[in-house]
Amino acid sequence: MPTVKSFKTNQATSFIHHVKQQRPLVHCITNDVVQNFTANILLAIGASPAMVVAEQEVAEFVTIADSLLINIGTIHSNIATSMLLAATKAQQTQTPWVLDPVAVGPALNYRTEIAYQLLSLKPTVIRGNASEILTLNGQNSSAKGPDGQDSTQSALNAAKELAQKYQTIVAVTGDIDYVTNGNNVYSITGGDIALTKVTGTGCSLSAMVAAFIANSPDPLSATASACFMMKKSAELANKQQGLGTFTVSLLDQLSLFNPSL
Ligand SMILES: Nc1ncnc2c1ncn2[C@@H]1O[C@H](COP(=O)(O)OP(=O)(O)O)[C@@H](O)[C@H]1O
Ligand SMILES: Cc1ncsc1CCOP(=O)(O)O
Ligand SMILES: [Mg+2]
Repeated sequence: MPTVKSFKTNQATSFIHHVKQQRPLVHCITNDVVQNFTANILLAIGASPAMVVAEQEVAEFVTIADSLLINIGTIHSNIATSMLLAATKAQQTQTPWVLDPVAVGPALNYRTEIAYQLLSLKPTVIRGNASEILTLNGQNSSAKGPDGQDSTQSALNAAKELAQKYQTIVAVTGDIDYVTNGNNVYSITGGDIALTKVTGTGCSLSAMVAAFIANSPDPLSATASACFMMKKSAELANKQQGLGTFTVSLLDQLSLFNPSL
């Protein structure tokens, strides 16, 4: 049984600098709710976002991108075709890519089926909340839409099994984030409950993971570093003035983030 190791600030530092130095081009096929927020979060951490979605151009764009994000939040049949084309190309070109399986679970069978098809195309990382990870591992979950209803502790075994089954990295996020490749497990504590009251924080974290794993020799630590940066930035963000200010302040804190402080 792998032990859980707490992921420390000094482990995240080089990965945070790496994103700023490399300015990775992150190809995003994400949902309609979070397009603008995701692009701004990627810019704030020093990455370069590109929302390229047409089925006629996704495969070609994967060949020039440094990484790919696929998020099924507002999936429909046209965009599903684009997602499958992009992920197929990413597998061929060994472009690292992240799957965010938004809201897979009971009563949402179409997206759950597409998520399984995407899984067979070998994502480098799956980032989801506990309910989504339990569902992908074939277990019961309390999911009702995009917000997770289960604790990450209850999904830790599912995360490890999923990582082993698909030879991937799983980041299951919530009160405590766990990041595992099936052998090693990192935990990241902290953050703030306000992160769950603003739409798109999980989706944007998945985009950050895509930026962090671009050209990275250690995608496990890169993924944990992205989770660390989001939690710590939320701790630093202004929560006194309401959720609007918090959202802007989160962007501020991500853009000003200095892991050495
Ligand atoms: N109860 C909580 N306390 C602190 N941080 C949280 C809590 N729940 C989620 N987060 C943080 O919110 C961000 C989004 O995660 P999550 O809510 O799990 O994603 P999703 O939006 O996909 O459900 C992550 O950085 C996670 O660590
Ligand atoms: C509300 C909503 N509905 C479909 S996708 C989406 C955004 C979910 O964003 P997040 O999972 O990051 O909270
Ligand atoms: Mg959420």
